[in-house]
Amino acid sequence: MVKQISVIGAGSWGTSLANLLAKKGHQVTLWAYEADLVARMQQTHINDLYLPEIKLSNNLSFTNEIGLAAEKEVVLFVPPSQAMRVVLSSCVDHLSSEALIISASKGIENKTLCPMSDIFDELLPDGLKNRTAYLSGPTFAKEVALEQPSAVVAAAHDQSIAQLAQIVFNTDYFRVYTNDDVIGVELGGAIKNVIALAAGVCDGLNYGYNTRAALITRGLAEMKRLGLAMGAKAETFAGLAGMGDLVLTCTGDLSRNRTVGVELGKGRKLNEILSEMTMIAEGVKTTLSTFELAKKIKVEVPIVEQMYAILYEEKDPRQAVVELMQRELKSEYV
Ligand SMILES: NC(=O)C1=CN([C@@H]2O[C@H](COP(=O)(O)OP(=O)(O)OC[C@H]3O[C@@H](n4cnc5c(N)ncnc54)[C@H](OP(=O)(O)O)[C@@H]3O)[C@@H](O)[C@H]2O)C=CC1
Ligand SMILES: O=C(CO)COP(=O)(O)O
Repeated sequence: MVKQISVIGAGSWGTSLANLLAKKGHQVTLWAYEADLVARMQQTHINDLYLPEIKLSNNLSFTNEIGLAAEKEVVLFVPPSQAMRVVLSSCVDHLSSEALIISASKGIENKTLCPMSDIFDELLPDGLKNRTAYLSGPTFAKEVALEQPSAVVAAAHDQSIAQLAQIVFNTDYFRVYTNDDVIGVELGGAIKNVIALAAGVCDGLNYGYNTRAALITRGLAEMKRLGLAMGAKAETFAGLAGMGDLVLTCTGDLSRNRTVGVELGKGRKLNEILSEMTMIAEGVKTTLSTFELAKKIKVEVPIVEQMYAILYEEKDPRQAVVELMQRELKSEYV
């Protein structure tokens, strides 16, 4: 079943997924924000900014005309989450009423505190609201591009849509499970980036494996607590979009979020760290959204709160760890 697919966003993940789909035989167009990147990709079939190690499939074409890209049977959105509203808005009038819409971005919008699914619900016409699926899980773009065996979930309210996404993306090295817990999958993918920053901070402070394991486990407890309050299912946080992605991002050196955390732990300033990066570390802005969301719905998230203070109030990371360790004693499951 060959599909006409466009991928909106030529960062490392959009490029890697576009390449996977093209190698699978689909007719794929990759939209990039920058016109000169499109020109270079057309010439070299290499995304020199975001996935330079990978020669892209000859089946892949490139454009920076977003309207044309949005007219396909399957439209996959992978911009940074803070740009999703603007990017989706410029596509809405061009989407076919029969399209399958997929989001693979991980984040919570600042100010509105919307997960990506709320933005899609708000902006899509009624007929398309139930034709959206959310792809998430433990997947570094480069490893997928190198065909390392990986597994993800495709979450949708309508399971026939999740199954359609499963069929479109699944390959012998990229295993796709369906899932019906959209909000759980979304929050797992977004908040694990905040915990990955914190895991990096602990590594930057030269704490050891005990600290990392404690941080991951208690971070998962915060993700789950917030998720349950938002209507998510508990089991989602034990799955690929929860624990799976959390473990990957808190331990893998390829994580941009973890890397930012390491540098903060070493005592460097956030602005200086971000100014040296071409890629996005979604957790920085998602920390702000998660902090505000938790306050709004009155959920206790001590690691998120300390990460917020490190990022936005220049709190000393070592002091943040001290305060986490000295919190009032309690039962593990309260
Ligand atoms: N990389 C990964 O391993 C994974 C990433 N994700 C998620 O995918 C999403 C995209 O991240 P990723 O591919 O890594 O991005 P990268 O950090 O690799 O690249 C940044 C991307 O953002 C684009 N961009 C920057 N500003 C804007 C804007 N204002 N409007 C539209 N596009 C903009 C850039 O386009 P241009 O160059 O044309 O300016 C570029 O495509 C994130 O939510 C991330 O969490 C999920 C799973 C894995
Ligand atoms: O989401 C990711 C892996 O699943 C990518 O993580 P980073 O954005 O931290 O690199």
